[in-house]
Amino acid sequence: MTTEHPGGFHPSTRLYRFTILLFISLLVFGSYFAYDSIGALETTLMRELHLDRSTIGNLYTAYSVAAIAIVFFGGMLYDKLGPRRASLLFSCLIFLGAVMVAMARTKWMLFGGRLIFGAGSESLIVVQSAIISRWFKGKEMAMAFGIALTISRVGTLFSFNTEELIASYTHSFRTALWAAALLCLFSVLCNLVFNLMDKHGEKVLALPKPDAGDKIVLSDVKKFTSSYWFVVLLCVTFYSAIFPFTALATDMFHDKWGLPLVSASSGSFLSQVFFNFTHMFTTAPGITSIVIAASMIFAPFAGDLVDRIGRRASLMVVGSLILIPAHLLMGITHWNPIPMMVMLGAAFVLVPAAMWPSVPLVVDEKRVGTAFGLMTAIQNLGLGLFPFLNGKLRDLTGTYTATQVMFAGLGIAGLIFAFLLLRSDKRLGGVLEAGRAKEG
Ligand SMILES: C[C@H](NC(=O)[C@@H](N)CCCCN)C(=O)O
Repeated sequence: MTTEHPGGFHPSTRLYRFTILLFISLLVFGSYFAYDSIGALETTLMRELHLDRSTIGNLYTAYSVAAIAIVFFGGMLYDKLGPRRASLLFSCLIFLGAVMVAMARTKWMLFGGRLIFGAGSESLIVVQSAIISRWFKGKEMAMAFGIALTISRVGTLFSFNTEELIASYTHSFRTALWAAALLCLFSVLCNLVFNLMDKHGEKVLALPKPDAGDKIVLSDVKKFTSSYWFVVLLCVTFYSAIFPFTALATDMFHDKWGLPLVSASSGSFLSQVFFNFTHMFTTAPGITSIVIAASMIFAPFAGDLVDRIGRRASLMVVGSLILIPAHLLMGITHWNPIPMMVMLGAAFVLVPAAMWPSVPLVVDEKRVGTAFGLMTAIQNLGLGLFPFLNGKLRDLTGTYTATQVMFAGLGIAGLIFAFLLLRSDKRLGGVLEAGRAKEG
């Protein structure tokens, strides 16, 4: 890359880099919104489409099944097509999947839509990481990842706080699903802007082409250390205790605590959206979104903290520990769930901020692509299995107690992996515990 810094909107300036980061982040905005539209609309979908909770859980499972299969090909496609065309292809798949879900008249079309949506979405998340490192390697990398995560999670936050409202305002759950599809189209348009800016940047700056480090190479797997595998195991258990939980949490808060799906307000649609946001601590989907809101606000700061103090494995121990009482207390008591959701939010800030940037530290640079792709594929085993178990257990037992004990159990497993990681890291030189100074 050139080192001179001409003024104006030149690709070598921070202004250009952070503008393109905005569009790179918006690539997955629609898919984050649509991913959780099923959970946000759970109660309404069950009523209108005569679905049980297992089916709702299975719609998340379908997303992950496709993701596990496609993430491996996604890396190859990225290599063959390059970042621009690959990301555009995955964005179009996401849009197509979301449209199928919105139009679905049968359960099978719903599942078909979620499969296509999942195939595009997880591949795009992996490609998005590669694009960020292409633009930010050796620059504001951790901060760029934090900002991208925050912008993506705005999609989730909006999903939980507007989908039920759209459904009740328009008297149609389908309008809410179409809104999700429209936001996926918005992400396709952002992708076009990214494409233009990236093409221009590549020409002017001679940006690095995708290399072997950006895709999955199966023979690399044997070379990973125990630290990498403990990070992966923690990733599966940790995320399985968060996303599959939020998938059905709205129904839990509605069912167990009797919380409304939208706050009672009148006026224009926008004023109702505003009212819903300002009263999110009183609605079932709003309380579900506390986890996301907390993580969204604090992710960039947490990333910066981790960069400065290190202590990644220790922070993962603390984050995993917090999960256990938070889930257990919601399962076995009728106490106000807000403090427990704030605890989950704290864990959801600490663990991802420490976990994702740990990967490049525990694997060789040329294996980072394999490491991230494999971790995403294995993570989706948990993201596929646990929504199904969550729905099934709730349908079988009639309460969410057993499922909450299951999530606390995942917290315990995560805690064990985090301790094993701490031990393994000590043995391998303490790279994860080191702050900026030691990493050099
Ligand atoms: C960065 C991380 N993303 C993931 O874990 C994805 N594989 C799954 C995202 C599911 C859609 N909300 C995250 O969001 O913390």
